[in-house]
Amino acid sequence: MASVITDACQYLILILLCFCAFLCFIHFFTKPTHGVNLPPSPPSLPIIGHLHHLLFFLLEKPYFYIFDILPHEFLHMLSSKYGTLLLLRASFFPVILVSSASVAYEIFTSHDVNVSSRNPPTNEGSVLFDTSGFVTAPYGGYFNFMKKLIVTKLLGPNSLVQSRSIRADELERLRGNLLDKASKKENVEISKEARKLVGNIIAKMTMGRSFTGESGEIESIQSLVATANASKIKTALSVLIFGQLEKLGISWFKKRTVFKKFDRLMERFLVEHKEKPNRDRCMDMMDVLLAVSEDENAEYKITRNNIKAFLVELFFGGIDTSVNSVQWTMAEIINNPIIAERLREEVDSVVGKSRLIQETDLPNLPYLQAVIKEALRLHPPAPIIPREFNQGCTVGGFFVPEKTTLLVNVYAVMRDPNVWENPLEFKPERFLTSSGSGQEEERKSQALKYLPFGSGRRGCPASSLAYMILGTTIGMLVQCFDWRIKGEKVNMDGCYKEFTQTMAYPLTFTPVTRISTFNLENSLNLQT
Ligand code: HEM
Repeated sequence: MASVITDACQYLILILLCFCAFLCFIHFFTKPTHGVNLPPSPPSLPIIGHLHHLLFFLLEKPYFYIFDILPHEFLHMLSSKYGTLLLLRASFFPVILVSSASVAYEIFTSHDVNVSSRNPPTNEGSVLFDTSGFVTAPYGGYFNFMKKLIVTKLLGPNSLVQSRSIRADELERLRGNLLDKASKKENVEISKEARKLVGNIIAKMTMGRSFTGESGEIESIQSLVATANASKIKTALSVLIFGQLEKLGISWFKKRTVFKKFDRLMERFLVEHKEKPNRDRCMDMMDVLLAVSEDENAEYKITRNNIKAFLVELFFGGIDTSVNSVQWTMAEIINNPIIAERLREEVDSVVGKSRLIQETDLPNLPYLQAVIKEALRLHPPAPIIPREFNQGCTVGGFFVPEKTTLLVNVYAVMRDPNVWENPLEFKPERFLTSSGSGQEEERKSQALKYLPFGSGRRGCPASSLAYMILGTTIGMLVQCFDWRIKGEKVNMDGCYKEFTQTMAYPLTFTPVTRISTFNLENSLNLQT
């Protein structure tokens, strides 16, 4: 209790200091904006501007319980009332909030390079990884080099084919677990099971290690990720306030203990990887990155810290997003029996009952893909995408000053009634593209308003991997099990946790075995 009070006092003093610094900064350094056609702003408070609207991201629980509304829903409401391109002010620092498909389209097509950096919270880059991180790396040298490496090697098509057996093994392990639960009529909290699946997949693809291995070392990455996420209040405050102080030259950040723990753990993995290379398996990402870091002729010299930060960022970026998507998709399927029936018919007719679904089936399962896309549209795990305008530019006829933070509310964009018919309905059919000459046009127009993975140069580099994991996991759950829930319907209330949108009441069901073993007999039955 005492430490909570001390923490609160520290923040209060710092916030007061910030305001003084802001006032000086504004007075002496900012360019006047009189006569410039800035985007509209909702009413604001003196000095703090719209900070209260933005800070409530940090107070997820009180806001959720008191006002029964989530941060992205609140910002959506704000934009419905005042406009889909809004200028907010975190105290004196400008933030552009985008909530419509047309403005998002303009930004990601005409200004993509200009918004391809993320406004790192400190002069030294990310709070956790300083300038070594990839996610907060500014557009340019290191980012461009790594992006090319990701697209061509680390998460490129060949690498995804080579790592197929890793994901197939993990899917089989999950199926085995669920069969066991089904035989004991035990409840399953699907997010917990999915977390093991995704964690293991990423750990094996990145470092050739199992997430839930005997040593439990990889598990400690997850617990560190959780600890780092738990310090999100400090992180977000840092972005909004203290980072700005840093930019004024007032240093506040010290290297976090959690950073040092990550560093020690990853350093050990690197040393072990180098000392005991496993010649039997194909190269994992750590092998590739170590080789690149030792290549004298590489276009960019990546450091050991770059490698450590990048690998940990994959855990950060990949686990919660994928786990929440599995959970939301299953919840929608369970609540929509007609859709569940159609999905099962498709899986049964394409995959049959003689073998488990696999990644190569996915192109032949358009309805399964449509169901997953529709769940991501209505429940994007990352509802707000943060970027920064590097230079001043014009958007929607309004002037946006340089170094303005950009928040794209993809939750609002994907419910924009101007581009989505009946946007609140769960209707996978909207993603079933008709065959014929208009198909390419339709695909393009959809890509512009469908942003669960963001867009442009800075869009999620792992969307293909994510679709593979989601496709086979949901496909397996549909193919092999029925699901018994308590009550008639799954409660679809959401909550905002650790910067991702998740279910307020985790989806729990009792799996009922539909197919326990795959054999020829089943396949013959199917054919007759
Ligand atoms: C359903 C699953 C996923 C969703 C919905 C998702 C969504 C996103 C979004 C919205 C962004 C920001 C994009 C932008 O700024 O335009 C992002 C970035 C990123 N994601 Fe994902 N993601 C998923 C899975 C993954 C996985 C499995 C990994 C890695 C194993 C991953 C790694 C990353 C990385 C490294 C970035 C930063 C990219 C950059 O800054 O250039 N994501 N993701």
